[in-house]
Amino acid sequence: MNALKQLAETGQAPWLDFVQRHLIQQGDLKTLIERDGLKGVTSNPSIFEKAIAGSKDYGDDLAAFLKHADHGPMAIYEHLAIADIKEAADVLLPVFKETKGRDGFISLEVSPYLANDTEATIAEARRLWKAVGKPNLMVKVPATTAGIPAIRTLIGEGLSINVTLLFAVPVYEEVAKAYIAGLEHFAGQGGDVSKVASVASFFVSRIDNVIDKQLQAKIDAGDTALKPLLGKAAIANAKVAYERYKKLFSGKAWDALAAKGAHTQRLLWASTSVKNPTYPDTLYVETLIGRDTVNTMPPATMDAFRDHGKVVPDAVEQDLAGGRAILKSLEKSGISLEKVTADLVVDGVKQFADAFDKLLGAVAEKRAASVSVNKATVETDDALKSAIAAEQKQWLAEGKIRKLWEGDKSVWTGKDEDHWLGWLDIVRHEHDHVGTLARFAEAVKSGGFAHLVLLGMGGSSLGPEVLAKSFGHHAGWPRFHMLDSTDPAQIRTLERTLDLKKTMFIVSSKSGSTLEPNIFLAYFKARMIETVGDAHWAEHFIAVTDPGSALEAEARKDRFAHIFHGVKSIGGRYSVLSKFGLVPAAAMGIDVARFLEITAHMVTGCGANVPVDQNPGAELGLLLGIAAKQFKRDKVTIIASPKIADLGAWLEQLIAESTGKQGHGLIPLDSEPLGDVSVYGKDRVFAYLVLDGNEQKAQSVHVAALAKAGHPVVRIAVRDVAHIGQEFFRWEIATAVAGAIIGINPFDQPDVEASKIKTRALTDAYEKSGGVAQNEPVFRANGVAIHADAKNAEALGRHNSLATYLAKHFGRAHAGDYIAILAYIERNEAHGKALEAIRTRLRDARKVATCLGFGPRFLHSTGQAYKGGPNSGVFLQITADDAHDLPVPGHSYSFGQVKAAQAQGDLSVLVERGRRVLRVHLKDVGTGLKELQQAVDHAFH
Ligand SMILES: O=P(O)(O)OC[C@H]1O[C@](O)(CO)[C@@H](O)[C@@H]1O
Ligand SMILES: O=C[C@H](O)[C@H](O)COP(=O)(O)O
Repeated sequence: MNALKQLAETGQAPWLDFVQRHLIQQGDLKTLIERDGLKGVTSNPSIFEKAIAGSKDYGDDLAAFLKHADHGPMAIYEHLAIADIKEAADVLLPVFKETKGRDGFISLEVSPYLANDTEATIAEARRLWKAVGKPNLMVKVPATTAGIPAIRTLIGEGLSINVTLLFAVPVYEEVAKAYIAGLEHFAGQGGDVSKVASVASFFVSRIDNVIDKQLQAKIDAGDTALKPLLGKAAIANAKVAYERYKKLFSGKAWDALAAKGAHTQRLLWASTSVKNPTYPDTLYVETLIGRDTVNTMPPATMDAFRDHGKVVPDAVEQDLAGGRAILKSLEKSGISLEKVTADLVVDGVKQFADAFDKLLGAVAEKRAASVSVNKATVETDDALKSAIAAEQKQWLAEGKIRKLWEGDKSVWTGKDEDHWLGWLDIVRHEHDHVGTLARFAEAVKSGGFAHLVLLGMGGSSLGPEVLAKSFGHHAGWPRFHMLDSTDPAQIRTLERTLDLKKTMFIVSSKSGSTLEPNIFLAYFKARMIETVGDAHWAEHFIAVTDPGSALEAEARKDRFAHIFHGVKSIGGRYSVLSKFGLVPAAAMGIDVARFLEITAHMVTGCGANVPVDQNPGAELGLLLGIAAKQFKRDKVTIIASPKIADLGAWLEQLIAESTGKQGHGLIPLDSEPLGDVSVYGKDRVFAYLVLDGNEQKAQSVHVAALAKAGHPVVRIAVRDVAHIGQEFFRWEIATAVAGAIIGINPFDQPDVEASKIKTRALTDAYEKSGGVAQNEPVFRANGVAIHADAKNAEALGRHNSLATYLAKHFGRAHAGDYIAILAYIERNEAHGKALEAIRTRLRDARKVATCLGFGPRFLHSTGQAYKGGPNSGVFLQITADDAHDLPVPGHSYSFGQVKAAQAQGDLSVLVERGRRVLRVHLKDVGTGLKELQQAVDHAFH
């Protein structure tokens, strides 16, 4: 009989400290039971990490599991692990039956992430117990401070528990008492205690591993008398534990339970492979043989013991006095067993958590390879790479992605960020309720509408605009238009393209109190009443707004055709995957269900249990945050394939409004023309979004050159337009993560509010007195007037040409700065081209990043960062006389006056914040822009 098999005669049960699918499926486990008398199996996160990440055993099952539905790495791991546990439980069942429930167990550990959370541990243990559903399962719970009360509760419910990460005798006593208390509770509830089993996994080799190092340091320092203590502490500690076991499970209280059929909670020697290769490989088996114990051995230890182990019955009880003397000598030498064992618990949780991270990371990688997600690749220099790696480590160690998903505001500033995380779950939620949108879409289609006009600002309009431009017009569905400007010409241009009888308006405002959509509504309501009459106008209006808003009340009162609700815990720039994006999407004929399904892959990929280095959103966020914070690369330059180019405008708002505050933040740059590599400073990160089938060679060549020149480049391959939802979510997570690194609250917009207040004061003044005083220009010529506040005027000096003013003004932009052109004029192709030419000229001349925003649109987007972000912007505000103004029904002010007030409010706040800003006012926008262009050319020839 081999040594392993002989253990049975000593009263010790050998268990296997290892699980892997082939071991179960190829019959090896069965052989171990039959040939060697194996009585049980243990697993832990490290074991599953080796099995799943380190073998090919699981590939087919994983693929099959993902075939019908996508799952996150935790669900995949559990699916794979639970299948193994169930199968192993079946193989061990005969042992369980034979030993009347004393042996024949397989253990599955609760997530190490929960080790310091009693309630979560209890819930997880219950869940696993149910999911495995086998009588011979033991759920492993760590003997941490939080774990011990969980153990009591779970035993009290009749679950069989393997207590893990036990190192210290006093803690072991607490555990044994928790077991007894749990049994008493269970018996008190009428439970059959004979069905409850438990082992206390007392770790051995890890103790020697630490103590030997401390001893060796002292020996090296000259205390050679300590030499005989090497390799002795763990066994001595275990012997004392065994002595306690015998005492704890005897006496009246225990006898009463035993009379009801209760089993003692056996000590299970764990961590029994030698970590010091100079020790005999069977050391922690031979010395710890004892009645009523278990020894769980990894395969190599088991093979060694089978091969050459010596069976010494009751070895664990031999020379107990010697063991105590060893522990005493250790204390005397200044080594604290109490401290070592306490540290080992913390380290043990960390080791298992690290293994779990690795395991989930490996599973996430395998998952990503088999689902349809946009892939991203990053090129950076080594310094940035290693700074990102260091930050990743920290995020991993602190479980920050899990914390983010749990809504832990300490990830950010601890203010109220937890109130703004509704976007994390919105895709699943909307997908579950997609039927409402499908019915709505049918109603729109059958209504025969030719035009769909969205009235809204910032987050309420930029997302729908991306969807409309990227997906294109769907035949048979209304054509999408968007109004986010108070410029009278812009409103007229839009109105001219509409056939109001066949137009549906979506008034979109979360707050329902934003000035622009309200006055757009007033205007088109009046037009619609003129067109279809008082009784029918509201049939042409839909409202998307947060519950309880003033807009909702108005829409109800007026009986709008549809009213959809947003989610209060989702801010505007994070709202595209809620009704704010989906209602317009459905109305323009996009297959919303499919869009959400595709997007959900990214949500899953960025999930709570996807470690940061496999998590596409977190990875991007770390890059953006670290590049800005540590390397001053805070300009995020967005380059995108033409068909998805509009993503840039949405990204601008997300990034700028979220991060640009308190003097920090990222400055996004959308649609900046490509330039020679030499014009880019070291303050940039480039994000290149390439749509499959729409790749532009010039863009790719350009980006390759930028990467070659050492700029950080993120390339994101968007598989098709339906995959842009994935980018919405990736960037939302990335922005939240970058915000955490930068150290701001990514969910507020304090500086936008500031200019709104100033604007309101001005529009109120218009209402009251019909106008507001204008400052005198510092210069005027050829229909162009320059306005500057005192401080900027003084900084620029007095000059006699527009070109010199511009040269002086933009001459203030240096490396690391950016130039932003803020144009309160109609956003159309001609104006866009003129401004683009000016922007490019300035970029090339000053070699700084450039932005272009049309007002008031950008106020609800990048405006936050311009006013609240780093003071590195040099601004040119452009205003113009309106050739034809438009009245706002119900108000004494006009659209032109609102726009002027918005420009003035914006300017005042920029000035107040000490920004370098100049305003040029054009008498006629067309000729004025030409004049401006010439002046810039002249200034920087
Ligand atoms: O949807 P609302 O409430 O009209 O707001 C529109 C936009 O205005 C802002 O609140 C700030 O200007 C944005 O964050 C938002 O997207
Ligand atoms: O239950 C088993 C334990 O998790 C295992 O024995 C730990 O062993 P190690 O210290 O070799 O990792």
